[in-house]
Amino acid sequence: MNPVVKVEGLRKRYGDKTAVEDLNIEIAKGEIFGLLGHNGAGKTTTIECILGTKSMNAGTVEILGLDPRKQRKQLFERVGVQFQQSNYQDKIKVKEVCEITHSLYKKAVDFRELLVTFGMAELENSMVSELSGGERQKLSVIQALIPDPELVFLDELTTGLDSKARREVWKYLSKLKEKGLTILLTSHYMDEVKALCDRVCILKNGKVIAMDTIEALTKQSPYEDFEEVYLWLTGEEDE
Ligand SMILES: Nc1ncnc2c1ncn2[C@@H]1O[C@H](COP(=O)(O)OP(=O)(O)OP(=O)(O)O)[C@@H](O)[C@H]1O
Repeated sequence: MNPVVKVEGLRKRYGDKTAVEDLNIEIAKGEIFGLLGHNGAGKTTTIECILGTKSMNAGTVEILGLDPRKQRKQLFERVGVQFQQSNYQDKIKVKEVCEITHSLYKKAVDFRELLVTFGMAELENSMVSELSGGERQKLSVIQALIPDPELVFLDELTTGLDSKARREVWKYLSKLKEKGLTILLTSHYMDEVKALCDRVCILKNGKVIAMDTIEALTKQSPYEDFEEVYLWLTGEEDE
């Protein structure tokens, strides 16, 4: 089967700085793929280049068989995106954000069910400006799922969420994966990565230093805990 995401030879420079170098990724349907790396490793840049919202200096990208730069409209009908720190206008209610997102898509799910699933139902008439950081974060994940996407990009999906909320998000995403949803996520939490990801790609200063299943990466290291495996692979473990 054709990969849902196919990236070949992606390179992105900001002036003299190379943010991503020769990145090759293939993600299969129904796979949860984690893009990992320290702050500034190039994860968000990679997502933005894959989505075509940032231009690349070299490489090709295909998502669901489409060229993100030329077939943007068709692509965004089928893809959900959650970015770090979504900016919302001040005077807007939670349900209005959801209604607007819902109206943008031909095929969209009942956002009230998502609000219930994410424990946000009672906040539907609250102003977004009054939400806590974690509640805003949940709203941005809900927005990414409203289009009933075939593929979803989640950039630091549970940053700011409490333990219970994180587990609820994981459970829900696992359910969607079973129905065939493909997920590309970034995360700094290795327990989350272990709970969700089939495969990961670890970036260091824009270069791939490892790409495999959690199990295979764990086997090749002297550690069992994936947090330690990750630190060992990135050379960030304590001396
Ligand atoms: N618009 C920009 N102009 C110049 N440099 C940039 C720009 N955006 C990102 N960078 C640089 O490119 C590198 C990669 O940044 P990026 O945001 O992709 O990292 P990241 O892995 O997503 O980090 P984090 O985990 O902190 O979100 C960083 O060194 C960053 O400073």
